[in-house]
Parts: sequence; C-alpha cells; structure tokens
Amino acid sequence: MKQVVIATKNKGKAKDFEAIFKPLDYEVVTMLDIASDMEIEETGSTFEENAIIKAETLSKALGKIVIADDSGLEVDALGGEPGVFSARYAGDHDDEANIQKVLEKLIGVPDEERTARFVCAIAISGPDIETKTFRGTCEGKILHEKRGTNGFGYDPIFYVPELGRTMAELTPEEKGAISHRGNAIRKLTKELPNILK
Ligand SMILES: O=P(O)(O)OP(=O)(O)OP(=O)(O)OC[C@H]1O[C@@H](n2cnc3c(O)ncnc32)[C@H](O)[C@@H]1O
Ligand SMILES: [Mg+2]
Repeated sequence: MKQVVIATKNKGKAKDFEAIFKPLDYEVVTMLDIASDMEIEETGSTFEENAIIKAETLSKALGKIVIADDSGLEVDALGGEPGVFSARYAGDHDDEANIQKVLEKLIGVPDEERTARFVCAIAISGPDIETKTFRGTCEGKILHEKRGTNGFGYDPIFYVPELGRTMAELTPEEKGAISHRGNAIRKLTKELPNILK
C-alpha cells in the first residue's frame, strides 16, 4: 500500500487524515508512529508559515515527501481568536479548557454574531519538490454548549448550519467531506500530479 507521511502528533488529525486518504488507497503514517521524540517549534505567525515549518523539518529529517497541517478556529466576535494559538489558547492542547475559554469570552454575544470558521493550511515538502501550501476553510457558528463526542479540539461547539449538526456529531467521513482539512487536501490532491512531476 502507498504511504503518506504527515508531520503531526495530533491523534484527532491523524484520524481525520485516515478518513480522507484510506479511500484513495494510502496508509497514513504520522510522527506518533515514526518520530514521537521530535519536537517542532511552531514559531510562525500564520497557518501557512507553521505548516511549512512542520513539513520542511520532518521532510529534511526523513529525506521523504511529507505533508503537514496547521489549523485552527477563527471566531469573528473575538477578532479572529484563537487563530494560530488554537492548540494553546487556554492550556497546552487542553481541549476542554480551550473550549471553555471561547464559550466564556462569547457570553452575551447573540447567535447571529457567533460566526466562525475552521482554517487549515496544508504544506507539502520533499527532497525534489518545491514546498507548496493549500488552504481550506469551513464556515460555522459557535454554540452555547458542547454537542457530540466525535472529532477533537473545538468540534463539540462548532455548528455546521448546512448539516444541522456540530462537527462532533459527524462521522469522520462526513467531517472529511465538508471540513477545512478535507477542503485543503482536495486542493492538494488536485495539484499533486503537477507537484510530483
Ligand atoms: O501541530 P500538530 O502536531 O499537527 O498538532 P496540533 O494539535 O498542535 O495542531 P496545530 O498546531 O495545527 O493546532 C491546531 C489546533 O486547532 C484546533 N483544530 C484544528 N483543526 C480542528 C478540527 O478539525 N476540529 C477541532 N479543532 C481543530 C485544535 O485545538 C488543534 O489543537
Ligand atoms: Mg501544533
């Protein structure tokens, strides 16, 4: 089976990638499998910069083509916060604390002003290819409390109006069909023949 290497240590992202790449006949390999000791500092100020840092660092270490994902939640009423700080908004990778911080900051904000989007920048880097990035987004609204148990991160408070459910109420396949991550990967796979030529 063909393999795709993803520069992530996030189990939730790894599951999202599996749901998207399995139907394309790719086995997903992440840093949890092959480089769990490696720490990559995310010093960029944009999703794209951080995705490039992660993809290039792991690609150089392995000598292989690597895909990386830097992503986050932008809440309009919070001026785009938590943005690139999504993973470490309240506590470092503490999903529950991060969710509660968003909900507390939005107390008193009416439903029509609770618009938000997930953003995902995917970078691809490799020994013989020029690094490229692709951005996918997914528009939604922040609920007043959590709903659903699937997914990860802010999924339980992110409502997708078209589906009438939160991201955490979707199966991995349903999420992949509409998510920021799915949309970014679809842009990447469309360009892949040009990138690998
Ligand atoms: O850097 P890696 O190792 O890939 O894993 P990470 O979790 O640190 O990933 P990021 O630096 O890109 O931070 C992304 C954060 O944004 C949030 N996020 C991103 N995509 C999400 C999704 O599909 N559903 C819910 N929350 C998401 C979640 O809090 C993530 O931890
Ligand atoms: Mg990270």
